Amino acid sequence: MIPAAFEYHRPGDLPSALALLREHGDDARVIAGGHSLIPMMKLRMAEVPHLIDLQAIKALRGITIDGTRVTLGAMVTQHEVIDSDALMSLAPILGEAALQIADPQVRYMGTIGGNVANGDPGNDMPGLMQCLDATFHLEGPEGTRSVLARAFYDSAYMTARSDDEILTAISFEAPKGGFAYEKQKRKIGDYATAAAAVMLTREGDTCAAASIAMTNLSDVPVWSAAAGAALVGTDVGAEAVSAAVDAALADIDPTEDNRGPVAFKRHVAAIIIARAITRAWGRA
Ligand SMILES: Cc1cc2nc3c(=O)[nH]c(=O)nc-3n(C[C@H](O)[C@H](O)[C@H](O)COP(=O)(O)OP(=O)(O)OC[C@H]3O[C@@H](n4cnc5c(N)ncnc54)[C@H](O)[C@@H]3O)c2cc1C
Repeated sequence: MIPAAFEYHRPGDLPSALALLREHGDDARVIAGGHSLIPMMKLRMAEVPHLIDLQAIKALRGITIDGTRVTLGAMVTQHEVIDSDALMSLAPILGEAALQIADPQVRYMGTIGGNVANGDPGNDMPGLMQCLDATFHLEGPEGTRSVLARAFYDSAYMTARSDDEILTAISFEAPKGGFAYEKQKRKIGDYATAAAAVMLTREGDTCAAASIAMTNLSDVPVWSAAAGAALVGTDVGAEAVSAAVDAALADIDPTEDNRGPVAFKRHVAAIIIARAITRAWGRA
């Protein structure tokens, strides 16, 4: 399939990209790795008369680690995440999740910024960023602002980002304790039928803190405060895991599609959440 004709822009800095967005308004969209947007344009589900390529903007690149604070430029690719020894030792859950995205070809091009800005409930990074309690940094005509990942998603493809803003970076505190990213998919390279990110910290035999988020089980990623609360203060035994799974299932709203009916998705969700909790606890 061939997309509709478009004009290609390649600004060299952020102010120029923002100026182009302002100039062309609804007719313009930024493109990062292109691995979500180009397929949508080819399927004619998105028509973009002015495509603003972010590839030449150096300010959007790079992984910065300042003590325990991690900042990822929006144009950091999934491959760069996996390839960063420093990042993998500080926040290995990122690599565990990124390695389950598509295949190496997609990961060489697909960016962290594009993955979270897209608003596709099937994307893996939004739920993970909610689990990490990450902050998204935006720049637009009114200046810069920050939005918590947990407050960013309104509905499928609708986010707190205005059309004239560019996501510049994502930052988070290096996670502590045990972690797991579990993903069930139909085949290698597929989007999740259901996925869960879990982080747990331990004090002795007791869970001191828990964060649980899910992917593709609602029209937005779901961070379940109740699921985490069901584990805190427990020994993460079978009863606590079951209570956490029940709490997580109460927070999701999957819909039937070619990955299966609602009952199947809830069944899969229960299994992967329990697996992720058990694996994270084993590493805590
Ligand atoms: C075969 C295949 C399988 C895939 N499987 C998975 C999977 O299992 N899990 C998964 O998470 N993803 C999957 N993807 C998607 C892939 O990870 C994408 O690359 C990613 O979701 C989007 O990143 P991108 O850099 O390609 O963004 P683009 O496609 O360039 O952009 C996506 C959207 O985000 C907007 N955007 C991009 N960057 C910014 C920014 N800095 N500021 C504001 N808006 C921005 C664009 O305007 C566009 O609307 C798959 C893709 C393919 C082709």
